[in-house]
Amino acid sequence: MTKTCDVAILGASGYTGAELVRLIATHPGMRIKALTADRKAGQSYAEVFPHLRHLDLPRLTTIGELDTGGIDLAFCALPHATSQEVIAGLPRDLKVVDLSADFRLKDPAVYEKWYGHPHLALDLQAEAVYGLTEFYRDEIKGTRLCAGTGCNAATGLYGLLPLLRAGVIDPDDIIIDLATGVSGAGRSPKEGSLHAEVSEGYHAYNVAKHRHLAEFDQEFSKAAGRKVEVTFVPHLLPQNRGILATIYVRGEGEAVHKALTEAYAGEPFLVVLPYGEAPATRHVRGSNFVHLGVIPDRRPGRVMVFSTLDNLTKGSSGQALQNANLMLGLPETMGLMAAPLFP
Ligand SMILES: NC(=O)C1=CN([C@@H]2O[C@H](COP(=O)(O)OP(=O)(O)OC[C@H]3O[C@@H](n4cnc5c(N)ncnc54)[C@H](OP(=O)(O)O)[C@@H]3O)[C@@H](O)[C@H]2O)C=CC1
Ligand SMILES: CC(=O)N[C@@H](CCC(=O)OP(=O)(O)O)C(=O)O
Repeated sequence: MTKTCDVAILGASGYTGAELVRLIATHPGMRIKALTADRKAGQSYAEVFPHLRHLDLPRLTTIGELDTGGIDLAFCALPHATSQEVIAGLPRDLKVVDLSADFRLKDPAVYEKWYGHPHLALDLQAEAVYGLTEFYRDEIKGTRLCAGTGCNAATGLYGLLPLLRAGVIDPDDIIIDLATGVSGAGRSPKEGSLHAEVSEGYHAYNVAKHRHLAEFDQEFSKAAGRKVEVTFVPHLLPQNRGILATIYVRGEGEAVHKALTEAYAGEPFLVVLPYGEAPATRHVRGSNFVHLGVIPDRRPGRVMVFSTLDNLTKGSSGQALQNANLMLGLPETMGLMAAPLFP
């Protein structure tokens, strides 16, 4: 019989928090015991997310009111900087899956450079395991604190890590051109997320200075065994969910396709399309799947690699649940095998 683990979701009134609630609602091994919010504390969950009104859920409280007694694991879906303060105040024996950027970067100086302030919980930062499940599975099983990846970062990493490990591409000539849906910016009001700022348009943002460059530097350099720096241009796509990265590399198409296929053989959520096919965000929407494609350029020696995932599932909450399953000794895919929502 499956054991039942009690979980809390901190930041449950945000987009990733709601996605965690949606996924855990049908998870056979987890029960939601506490939900927290900031501005929305005190409200019922149905008031904040009417699409989940059929569920019997605890009312949203402040983090100060949270009782961690009996909780097996806490998901922290809070803004970065807030997250490290909150996690530092939680009991040290409580398992935590953090979705923010606070515990992803191993070098405190790199964190300070990209986030503009010193890290406030260096001991926790040192103990955290990077949450790209397929590459850190064994460490995640044994950790108390798992750091969820950036959603853009995960999309690029899935496309490139096996290629750098296998040595089938030139590490000095990588361009990641990526488009992301607006829910990646969260539910908290921001001018840049307004309908009039996003719809009927398409624009690049944070060009050559996006924070996920730090995650790319860390993970690509580790995979290649030497310093790797990539060009990364994110764009805002006028749709709610989904990220698609088109990655330009130098290599031989069939060798690149073989390296991806071999690396992800047996992986439940990573799907490598037949050689010559490109994936689409609409084919992974609402699911924990990643679709990857490889197409050779007409100019010999150049290849395009495509990677797509849903930022709210495999890019954050689905990944968090997959990692929580591992940390709690539950089957890794539990609660995550639902098919994508199409059309
Ligand atoms: N959206 C995405 O696709 C992804 C997000 N992430 C990361 O996950 C985390 C959550 O993201 P997302 O759900 O999009 O964000 P949202 O802005 O949608 O939600 C933020 C949540 O944090 C709460 N909160 C904000 N400030 C405080 C505070 N000072 N004290 C306590 N609670 C607070 C909010 O409460 P209230 O609503 O009541 O104000 C809300 O519940 C972020 O770190 C984000 O960078 C990572 C990968 C992908
Ligand atoms: C559309 C949009 O704004 N997306 C966010 C990515 C969300 C994410 O992964 O954020 P964290 O690294 O903060 O956790 C961005 O590009 O900054």
